[in-house]
Amino acid sequence: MSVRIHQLSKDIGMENKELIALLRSRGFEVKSASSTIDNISADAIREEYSKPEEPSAEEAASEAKEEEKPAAPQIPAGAFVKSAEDIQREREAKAAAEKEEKEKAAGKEKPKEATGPKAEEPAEPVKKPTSPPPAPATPPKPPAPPAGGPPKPPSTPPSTPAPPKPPAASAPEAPEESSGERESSEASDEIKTIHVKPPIVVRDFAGEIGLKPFKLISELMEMGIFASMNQSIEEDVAKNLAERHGCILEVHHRGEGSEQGGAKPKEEKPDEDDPRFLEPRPPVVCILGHVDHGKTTLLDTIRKANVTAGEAGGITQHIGAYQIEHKDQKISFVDTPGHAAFSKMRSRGANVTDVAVLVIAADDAFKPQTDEALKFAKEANNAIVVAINKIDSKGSNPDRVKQQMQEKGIAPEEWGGETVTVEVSALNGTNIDELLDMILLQAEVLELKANPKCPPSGTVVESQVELGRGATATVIVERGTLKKGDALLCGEVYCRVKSMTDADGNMLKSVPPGTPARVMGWSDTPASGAKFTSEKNEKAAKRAAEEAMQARKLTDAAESAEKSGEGGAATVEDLFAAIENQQKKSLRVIVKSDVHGSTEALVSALEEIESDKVDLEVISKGVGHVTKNDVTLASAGGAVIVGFNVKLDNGVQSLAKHHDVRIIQHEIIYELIDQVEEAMAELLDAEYIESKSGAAEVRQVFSVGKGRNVAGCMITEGTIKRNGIARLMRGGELIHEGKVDTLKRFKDDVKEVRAGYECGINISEYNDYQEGDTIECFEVEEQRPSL
Ligand SMILES: Nc1nc2c(ncn2[C@@H]2O[C@H](COP(=O)(O)OP(=O)(O)OP(=O)(O)O)[C@@H](O)[C@H]2O)c(=O)[nH]1
Repeated sequence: MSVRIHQLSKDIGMENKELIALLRSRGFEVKSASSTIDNISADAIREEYSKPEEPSAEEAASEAKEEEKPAAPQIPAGAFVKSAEDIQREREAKAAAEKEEKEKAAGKEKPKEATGPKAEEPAEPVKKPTSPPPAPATPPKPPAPPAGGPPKPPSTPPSTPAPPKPPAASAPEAPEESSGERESSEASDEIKTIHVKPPIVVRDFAGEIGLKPFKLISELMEMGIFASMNQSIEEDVAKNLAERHGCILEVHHRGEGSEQGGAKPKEEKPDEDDPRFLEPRPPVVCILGHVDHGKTTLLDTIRKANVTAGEAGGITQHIGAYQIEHKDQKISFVDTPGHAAFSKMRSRGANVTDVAVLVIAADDAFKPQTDEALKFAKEANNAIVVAINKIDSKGSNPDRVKQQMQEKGIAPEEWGGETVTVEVSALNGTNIDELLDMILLQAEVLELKANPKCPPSGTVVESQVELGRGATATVIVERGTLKKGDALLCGEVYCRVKSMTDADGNMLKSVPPGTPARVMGWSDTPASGAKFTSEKNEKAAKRAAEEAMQARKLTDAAESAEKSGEGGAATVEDLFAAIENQQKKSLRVIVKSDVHGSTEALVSALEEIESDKVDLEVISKGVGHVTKNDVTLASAGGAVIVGFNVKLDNGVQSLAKHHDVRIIQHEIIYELIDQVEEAMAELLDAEYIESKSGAAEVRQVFSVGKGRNVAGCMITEGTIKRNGIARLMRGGELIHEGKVDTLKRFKDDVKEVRAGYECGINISEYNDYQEGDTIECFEVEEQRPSL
């Protein structure tokens, strides 16, 4: 999303010319008032230059009686010319000031603040030193200058006019001293003491000192510290920041008794994991193993055995997780879409699973992916149950598997080891009950419990966009009970739970801990493996998601600025500018090919595709046919499948169609790369080239009733076309941009008028034509972008 310059200049009451000069000085490539900048930068500018609500002349005067306001809104010095609005405001303020002078003369003395903030100070400086609070119990240190040295122009110079100090330093209740900056005087009435326990996490700390996280991140950057929302900061840094914002920070270390005034807000909250609140929950189980060893068959067999009679034959859909009942006890299964997603989940710290079933085919024994799966399971601290599968097959040799288990340090119980091992046939359903018994046994040993009454939180297993349902996500609730209407936050995505279903499509009213559900109502697809938490309501969740996005963009920008090795701390301006670069698109791909060597060759060929505009990210690579799992993974990760010399498994085509997953296949590597390049280029927004088609001069203004005017024009150049883009220029300045709404020759509507002819023109959303105005007309041509 982007914002046109003329719209932004309207929003902040700055002339187009001034705004263009300002943006150019900050490195934006803006050509004219119809150029655009991205939304985030626009918001930053709005925030920086937003004016206080304009009071009317009377309001200004009467307000001035009550309190002294800054004399005028800040007008940036230097490059900027005063706008008509500014001049008007100055007049009003002057009138107010004169009135106040009279009052002063009448004996009502008021301490006077320096005439507004310094000229170059931004409307809302990132690190505005607050007035020192009057005589606090432990007086805070004066605001420290940023460690990383002051950034470029808009930083607050240390010479900022001193805030008004009460004449008698120890008189906190000094009467009538409320003049000067109202906010700071309010803040100084009540010094906020913040109590935190380490780690001091940026996001939480920002909330405590009343800042938006991205603002806090900006301040940290100015201090030369790069921290993301979820990272923690050092105590002394936090103290310094707290002081700057008029707060006293008290850090309570673990084990320290908090005496009176201790960490009130946090400590009063009941500990949600207090054993008194915990209740048993079902185990969450994942099934891992080498390709074709029978994971899917096992999951299907378990699930089918549990489909109740009424549902038998119904459509069972893949939702990434489901729950069964075995001997009156519930077991939840997570069907992780391939190992790549599983490792991603782990790398995000999402150890949702309690028990890992390691499937090893009796006729194939340990394979590389079996080892990898074992490593995952161990790292995830899962209890391991080995299912030796395919015992019905001809080449079945369970003892060989057990031998290998012993060699790898997971000797089976019957061989004197500790690893629970069950010989099964997923295909025939042999010993499946025993396997489930063993899973329950492991769960019992683990004593799995959770608090079902606290606000719900959990992990996203997978997500997708479904026709007619929007973004949906399969989640596992870990704590609390998820209900319809709950507001959830998951990174940069939020959700107001519209509805929840189980894997068989049955509506669920509530989802307790250890239970999967497919949740509808997400603003976008949350990432698999991401944690979700609860928020007070949808609004709060939305705001938090937006802040997370802002903060992430800032840290991304900071990181790329650091990477580019410019040295020195980046300024906030540089970062906001760099955010634009962050808008770089990315094509995510899953690579499949016939043999290992060709996979590697293809991956490196793909990685060599050069583009400044689009990145290519290989999220998974493998050998063999394109499987349904690949499609699921591609759908969850928003990726394209690139297959070299491979076929599609049965059902893959239709599943891919259903999930809107693109599969690019070819037997010739260069053809394949060409197609990938095309897919990358398709991600780019179309480029539009503007060309002037004609110009007209306004000779007369006609009223056409109901207060509407039409410009009577002479076409001086080229052709003016109906529906073309029109710019109304006055004295060389752009006054309005719109569409040629009406184009008339005498009384007839016409499509175009050529040079030398007269016509009537109306531009959309404009009415105040003046004789001598020029109307320029443009045509826009769409161009296919190149990489
Ligand atoms: N004989 C026999 N064949 C089995 C058994 N379990 C699975 N298979 C077969 O083994 C093949 C692979 O099974 P899948 O369940 O797709 O294996 P997977 O581990 O999920 O494979 P990927 O999804 O590719 O990782 C299929 O042809 C199954 O029919 C079994 O117990 N006995």
